[in-house]
Amino acid sequence: MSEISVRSPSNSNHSQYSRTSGFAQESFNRSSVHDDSDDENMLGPPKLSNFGSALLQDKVNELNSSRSLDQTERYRRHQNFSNASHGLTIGLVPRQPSSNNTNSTLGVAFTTMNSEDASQSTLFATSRQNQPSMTTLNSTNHEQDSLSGLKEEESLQKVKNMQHTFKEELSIRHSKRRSRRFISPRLSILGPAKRAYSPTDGGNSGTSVNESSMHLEGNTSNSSGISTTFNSTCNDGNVFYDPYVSMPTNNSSGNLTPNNILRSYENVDFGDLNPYQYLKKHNLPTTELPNISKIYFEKQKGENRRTALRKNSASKEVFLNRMASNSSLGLSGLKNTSAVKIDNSFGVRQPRRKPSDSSLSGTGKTPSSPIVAKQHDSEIFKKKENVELNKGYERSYKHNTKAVDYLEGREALANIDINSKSYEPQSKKAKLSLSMFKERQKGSNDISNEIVRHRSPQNLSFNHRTAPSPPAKKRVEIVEPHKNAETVPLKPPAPSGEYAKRKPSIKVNGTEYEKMELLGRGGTSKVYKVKSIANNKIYALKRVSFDEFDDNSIEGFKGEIELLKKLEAKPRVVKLIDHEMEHGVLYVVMECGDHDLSQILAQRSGMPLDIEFVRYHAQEMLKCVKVVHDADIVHSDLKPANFVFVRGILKIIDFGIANAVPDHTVNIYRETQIGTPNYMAPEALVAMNYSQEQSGEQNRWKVGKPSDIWSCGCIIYQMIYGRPPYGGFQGQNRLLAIMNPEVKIVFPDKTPGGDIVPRTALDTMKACLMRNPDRRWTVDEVLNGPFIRPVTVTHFFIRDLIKNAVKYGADQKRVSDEKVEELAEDVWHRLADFKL
Ligand SMILES: Nc1ncnc2c1ncn2[C@@H]1O[C@H](COP(=O)(O)OP(=O)(O)OP(=O)(O)O)[C@@H](O)[C@H]1O
Repeated sequence: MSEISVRSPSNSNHSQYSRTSGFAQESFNRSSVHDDSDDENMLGPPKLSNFGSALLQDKVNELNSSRSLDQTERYRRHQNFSNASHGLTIGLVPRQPSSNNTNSTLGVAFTTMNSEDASQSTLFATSRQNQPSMTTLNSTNHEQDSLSGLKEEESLQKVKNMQHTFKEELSIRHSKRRSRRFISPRLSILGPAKRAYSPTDGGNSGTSVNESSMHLEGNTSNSSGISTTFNSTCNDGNVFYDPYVSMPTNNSSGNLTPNNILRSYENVDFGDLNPYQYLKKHNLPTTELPNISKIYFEKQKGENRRTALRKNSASKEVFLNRMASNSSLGLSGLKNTSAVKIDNSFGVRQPRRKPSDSSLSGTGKTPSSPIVAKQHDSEIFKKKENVELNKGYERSYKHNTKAVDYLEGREALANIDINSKSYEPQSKKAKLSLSMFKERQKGSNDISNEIVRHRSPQNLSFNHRTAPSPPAKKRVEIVEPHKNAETVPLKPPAPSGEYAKRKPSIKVNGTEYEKMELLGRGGTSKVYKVKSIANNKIYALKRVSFDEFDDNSIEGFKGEIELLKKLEAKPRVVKLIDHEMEHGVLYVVMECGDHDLSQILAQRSGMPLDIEFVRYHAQEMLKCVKVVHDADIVHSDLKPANFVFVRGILKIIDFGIANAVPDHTVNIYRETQIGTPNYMAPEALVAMNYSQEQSGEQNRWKVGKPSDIWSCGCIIYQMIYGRPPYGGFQGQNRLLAIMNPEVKIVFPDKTPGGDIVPRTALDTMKACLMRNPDRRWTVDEVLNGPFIRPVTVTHFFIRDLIKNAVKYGADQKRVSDEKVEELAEDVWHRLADFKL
């Protein structure tokens, strides 16, 4: 709005100088007809130019109303004289100087006294103490000044006075400019500030003064005799306004120090007025605006603090109420604080001191005892002055904010009754946190109580809006186990009774089977150990997933079920309990085996040969096969895993690829390659025969009872030598070796471990692993073979045999070889009675 130009006396621009002075003159001339309506229409405080006009207006008013005509004339002459003055000029030059500018413009040229050429000084400012507001001094023409008629001493005194006046004026203008920065934007945009009405404004007088009673009207006069009417606000009365010095003065002291001036305004009630409106309403000069603005913003700051404090107090109360409502969960200790410790800074908790530190009592320091602290604080609180109270609230607010934030932050732990003797944190960190929490909780309760006490009607009355409720927060419930274990268990209810033992179950035809464990997996199935809910018996439940739209699969499973049903009464076949087939899933419930033969063999892997073990398990196996074969069924996939011991009896399972052998046939033919390569008979692997391929038929696989015997021979071989006959071959080579007649199976006399393999065992294996299926022993032959059923002779048998042979030889002169063979055969037959 203005610029400051500094010109040296020698280079001073006279035209500019004159123009500047001319503005001042113009302003001065126009000020007499200044219309107040300009200011009335202003939303904010006057701009710099308006301040200038206001100053001039004040001066004119003053001069018109209370000064003599010659004073005015002298003023004009001073002004005119200043137009021709020289010297260092500090000019507040208007940005757009124009004589037609309707707004009053401050054209001020401050010229200081030049030490060398201090002939003239143009001074334009408000002055005080009977000094003209504008004075031109020219020492060289001192004698010619018709108005002054003053002596030189008086002139010097005047200069001194004016210098003093200028200093104050500059100070006022400075503060005015600062206050304008705050007032202007707010007023122009937001309008007058809205404040909560607080009659006492935080004062400690304890008196609520109504606005109507606060306007004191009076007449006063300053030393110059200027009288004015004013409306002012005070609690004490007797605050006078001296318009000439533009400052209120306290009648009692009369000292016009800045502090006194500001203090005189401290009790001013602005109501809904902003400083400028207040100024206009009470017809105060605009020069008071900085002072009033300063007080206004001080009050606003205090009001904002108190509003924030009230909000905080309200949320604190809500918090305490909430905690009180949780007292059933052990929160009583949070609300009821036995000892209230307050220090002399109104809620600011001092560092803890030892209780024994009694030397602090009565020394103005923080009392250590809570009781002493109460009394101490009460006394101090009564003595506090208004400003100090505001400061105290400010500090209390800050501290209380921290405390409440902390408490709210720890609200999750609120349900832990930390006052309970039984509650003991485990870790050091937890103990430390707990102690800190208790301390802070105690401190915040102190603050809360102090705030409530401060807000009591005896101390202070607030007229404020209801604080909004704090946002609802999630409450985390942590229940002390040993206190509330009966009512609020920490864990979900422990399963009890049958419910506790219940596991996932499967229903087959309405009967519920509870899964216990997984027994094994097959190519397309899983077999579970299950328990019938109905009778608590253990079963094996085989679950097979298949393509329900694949007829072959469906037929295959149906065939398996049929075979199981057919062999249902056979002790060597796993017993079928129930079955259900629907939606691509087949459930087969059967009796449960303990171990399958593969598990048993694996368990004995690497152990020395135990031929009796081999014999026994071979016999068991063959007995199972015999049952199947006797039923004219070819299993086609015999392997150790398909024999399970059920309560000590080896039983055959898995008839998935088994087929009943049609009557009058020896073999069955499959469309696909099936079975386990290690145990598959050559005939099951080799293309049925070349002729059939030639005939254009697809590969078909011939399997029959001898194939099962081959498989049994492989299993016996594995039990003796530790691996199947072609187990030394890997992958496709194994299949090729099996199919290749040139690759002969080796039957060592000893096991890899060096154990002798009985001849009967060797013979039996050879009989089972004949490449030609037609030459293989049947299951009965194997079962009745020397290995499975060896001959056991006694000592008497041998003695009788020897005795009879000697007697026969004594009677015969010559015994032919044929006769010997006949006798041997006879004996051999007799030995049959000695088979195991
Ligand atoms: N009744 C049962 N009792 C105990 N275990 C069983 C029973 N039935 C099957 N098992 C176990 O489950 C495994 C797989 O069973 P099974 O041979 O019937 O499945 P699969 O699908 O026919 O297998 P693959 O198709 O390979 O022949 C067996 O090796 C065995 O260990």
